[in-house]
Amino acid sequence: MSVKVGVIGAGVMGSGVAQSAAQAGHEVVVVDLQAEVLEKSKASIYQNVRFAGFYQKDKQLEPVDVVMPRLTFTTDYSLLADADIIVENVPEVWEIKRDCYVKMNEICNEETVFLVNTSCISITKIGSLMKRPDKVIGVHFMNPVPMKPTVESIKGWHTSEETIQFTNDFLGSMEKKAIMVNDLPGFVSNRLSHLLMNEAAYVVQDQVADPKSVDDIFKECFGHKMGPLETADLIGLDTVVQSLDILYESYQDPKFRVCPLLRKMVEAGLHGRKSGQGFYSY
Ligand SMILES: NC(=O)c1ccc[n+]([C@@H]2O[C@H](COP(=O)([O-])OP(=O)(O)OC[C@H]3O[C@@H](n4cnc5c(N)ncnc54)[C@H](O)[C@@H]3O)[C@@H](O)[C@H]2O)c1
Repeated sequence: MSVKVGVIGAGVMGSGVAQSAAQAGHEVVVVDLQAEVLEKSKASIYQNVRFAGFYQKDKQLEPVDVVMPRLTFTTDYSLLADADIIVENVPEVWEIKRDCYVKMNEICNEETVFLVNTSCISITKIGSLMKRPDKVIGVHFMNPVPMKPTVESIKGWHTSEETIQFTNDFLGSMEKKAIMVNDLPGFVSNRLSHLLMNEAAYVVQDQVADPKSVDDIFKECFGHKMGPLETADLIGLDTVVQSLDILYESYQDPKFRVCPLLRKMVEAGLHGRKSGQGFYSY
């Protein structure tokens, strides 16, 4: 399978998706709002593809000068008009996603399949914005995308079997497997994991333990690869807070209320790895 892929949003996730799709042989158009963000994304993909062989020794990987020409970086949405598949990775804020889908509804053709890379937002709600809600499916990629072989995929109310099959073929081309779940905010992974990350922040706020001790308990006692605060830093503390706000609003359940320390860190510009500082320094 070789298709034209539109990747919207060139941040943490969009860059990872664009890299994986280009490495799988697809033509990829990456769209973001600012040229500097696109430059940064291009540079990071270049470095990752160049050094991918060191981390994935078991795979036959194409060299960087073969992969990079498959990628176009642009602020011009109209280049997505003939995309077969769109993977949307804009921030986890309903108004931003809504405006993006309203725009894509006008630009793309009726056969385009939309993969919503969201942490929490309902796929059915996004589908309600579209002419063809049967073409909308949730694909919650894991971070870092090129290294993670499994995704959580989400069937919206109207998502068709044809869309599911097409998406699975696309994911398969990137050597990824999908575990499919039904649609309610946060799905499985984030409905559970955000409670853990949020409570870990409360533990630090309440001075029960410092971040390293919290994470060490999860790694050394429970055998997890990463602790909840390292994970929050990797995801981006801004994205974690946005997701918790959506969960809180969706379920009207106080268990999803954001830890004040977490919100204060985000307001102070501590967004985790991507900003160089979160619970840890990078
Ligand atoms: N970070 C993670 O670990 C993770 C994992 C799975 C899913 N997600 C989800 O993926 C999505 C993106 O998250 P991220 O961590 O990559 O965020 P990010 O902040 O790193 O990147 C978002 C990008 O979108 C761009 N953008 C904003 N509005 C835009 C628009 N209208 N058109 C085009 N580009 C626009 C921004 O400039 C930025 O580059 C979110 O919905 C998030 O919940 C994140």
